Amino acid sequence: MEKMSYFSPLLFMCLDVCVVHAISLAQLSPILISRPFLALWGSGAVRACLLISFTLKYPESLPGMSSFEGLQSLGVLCFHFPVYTTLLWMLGLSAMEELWGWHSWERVLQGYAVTVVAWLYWSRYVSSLLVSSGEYILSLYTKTPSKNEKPKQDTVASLKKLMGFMLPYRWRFVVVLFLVVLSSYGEMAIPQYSGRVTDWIINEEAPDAFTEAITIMTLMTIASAVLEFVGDLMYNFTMSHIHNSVQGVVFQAVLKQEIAFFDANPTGVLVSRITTDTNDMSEALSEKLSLVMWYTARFGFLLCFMVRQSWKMTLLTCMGLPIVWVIPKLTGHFHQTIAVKVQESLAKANQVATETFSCIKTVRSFANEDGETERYRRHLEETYALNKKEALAYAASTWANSMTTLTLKVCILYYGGNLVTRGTVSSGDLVSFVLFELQFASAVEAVMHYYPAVKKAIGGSEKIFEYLDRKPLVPQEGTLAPANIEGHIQFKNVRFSYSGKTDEKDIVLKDVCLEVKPGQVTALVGLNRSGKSTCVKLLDRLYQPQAGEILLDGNSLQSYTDQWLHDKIAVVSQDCVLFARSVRENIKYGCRDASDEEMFNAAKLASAHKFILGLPNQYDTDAGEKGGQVAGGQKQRIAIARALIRRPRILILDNATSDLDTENEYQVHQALLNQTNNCTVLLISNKMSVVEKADHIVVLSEGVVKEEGSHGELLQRDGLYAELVKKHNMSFQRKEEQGEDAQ
Ligand SMILES: Nc1ncnc2c1ncn2[C@@H]1O[C@H](COP(=O)(O)OP(=O)(O)OP(=O)(O)O)[C@@H](O)[C@H]1O
Repeated sequence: MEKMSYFSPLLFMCLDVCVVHAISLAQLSPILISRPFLALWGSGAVRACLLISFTLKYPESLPGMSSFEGLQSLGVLCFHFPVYTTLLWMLGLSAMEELWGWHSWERVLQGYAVTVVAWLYWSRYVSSLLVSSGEYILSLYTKTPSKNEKPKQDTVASLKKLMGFMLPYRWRFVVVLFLVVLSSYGEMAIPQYSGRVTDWIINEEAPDAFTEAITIMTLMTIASAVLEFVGDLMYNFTMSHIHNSVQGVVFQAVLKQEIAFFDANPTGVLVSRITTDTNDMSEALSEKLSLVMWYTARFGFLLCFMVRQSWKMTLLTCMGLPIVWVIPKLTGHFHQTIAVKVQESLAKANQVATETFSCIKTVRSFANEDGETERYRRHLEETYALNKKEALAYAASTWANSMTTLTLKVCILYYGGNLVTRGTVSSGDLVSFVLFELQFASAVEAVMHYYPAVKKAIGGSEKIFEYLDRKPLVPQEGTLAPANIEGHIQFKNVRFSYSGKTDEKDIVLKDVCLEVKPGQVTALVGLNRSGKSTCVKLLDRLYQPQAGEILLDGNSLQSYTDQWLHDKIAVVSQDCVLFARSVRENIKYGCRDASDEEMFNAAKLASAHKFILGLPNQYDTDAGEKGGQVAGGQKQRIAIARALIRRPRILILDNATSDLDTENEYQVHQALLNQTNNCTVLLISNKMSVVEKADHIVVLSEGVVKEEGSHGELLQRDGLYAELVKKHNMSFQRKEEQGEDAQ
């Protein structure tokens, strides 16, 4: 079987040649001699049957031949000549030579060349282009893709979404396409009129013809350049607009996601999706898609003009181009393989050097400097040997590149020269054709080069649209927005885990029941990580409980509108963040219509007004990134002012004054509690001196409500709360003593 696989291509050709010659002899038989077309088509059919049977019988010996491309190539080998000859006959051209000479060695070899070119075209270019455009067309009609097709369908889905963004600008795109077509047509002027000028010079026609040709050529070229400029400008403006709207829409979609989504996706990833990914996509679509458009239009016109000059030379060009591309690619591949080996070898040499220098003490204590030098030199020699091969491969690749291009040009010139000699085409046509051919090769190459990048960019946009498609995992916003609010909060058997898992170890709040009475100050205390801030986050509707419910004035928290709820409930937490804007903008955040008077009042309530007036630009001082320009305590007071400017009815202070010293903290707390008389206050603080003033205290431990009551009641109970108070007093005493010692 091994031997079979080596010899099978040869055997395949021998079989084919024998069949061709057997049929050519049969053509001379009395039955076929008067029916040359029958012999021609019959020969094709017999060749096809025999070769297909051979291919199917030994599929492993001729890899690829039993595939679709392989069988298609057999079809080309067996039937291209009968089709060509029949076409000649139908067009009324002489087909005698072809009918009686189809089996000559020259024709058989030509058949193999045509088959190779057809195979290259199909497998490398046509099929990939057809598959991707076919996918899009198919997707317009098929709604449910099969599971296997998923990755490809995603690209198509992204394309559809992109189209959705482009649709409002469709007329602009129509105009751009029109300009592309016109400008590409204008570019045909130089080769076309160069040919005419050549004819004029050879035939010594009237000088008017020369002037006319030069004038038209110049005008068309200028017009083409102007149209290209306008088209490019219009296209790039439109694409920038689309880019901006995509970015805006994605930003908005991300903002709507639930907080758990932000916990799971690092900020860097989100920002990169909105900025870098959209930039990459729009860059590819602006630059590369535009190039694909221009070159495709040029390709179309060049092909038409070339066919008009000489369809035979066009056919020769089309057959030669894949060979011109494939040979340098093969040699280039060889060069790349060696280049990788050179890199690996260099890396090994570097490793020796690194190892030697880092272990220099060991090398020296064994007196092995010469040994290491020898080892390094050996690696360098290996690299040098590879370098020589690389240089050879590079030279061969460059040589192959220029030689194949040169060969194609020589072939075209030789063939074209023959056609000129025979009088089929004029010298001017040959000149035009050569100029067209030069542009044609680069147009096809450019389309092949940029098209995958465009496809990749469209595929890449999938990541961006993923956020657009994502439905936020938050229940629908409620509709209640009552004019009055009592401020009565109830937690009823609230169960919650951040991960959404129901394992006991993941549960942060375990059937929590608690009540915050209207107009009262309720304190929530407990050890670290007992779930206090989690209760606040649930009240702020940042997360939803998995079981149980939270009621506000007897209605589910979920039934209120977002705007109303966040106007009525103000949360100030320890990790409050200021934005990199002025203090004024920070206090009026989300409340832009508030007057300066209201801002001053809020700032006074938060004991912030005085120090703000002392800042360099007072209320217009920039708070810096994350409020970095103002001190921790000041930051918290600005954050409290930001919460109070809305005149909330429920105030939640989650360690809101923890960055203040004890004296300031007490002042701010007192001011807050005195001034926000009718407010319901939920207070979380580690400072028991603040907590003890609360009307009601709830003690949490590991997500469970352990005790509740007033400060006195809880002290009497001598439970967890009493323990917390003792610990707090002891640490306070220790700090005082340390302070005295330091003095
Ligand atoms: N975003 C989050 N994702 C996952 N787990 C979280 C998240 N936030 C808090 N947790 C966990 O939930 C538990 C309760 O945290 P929480 O912040 O509610 O406690 P706390 O009583 O307010 O603690 P502290 O007094 O230290 O602020 C902790 O184990 C914490 O690690």
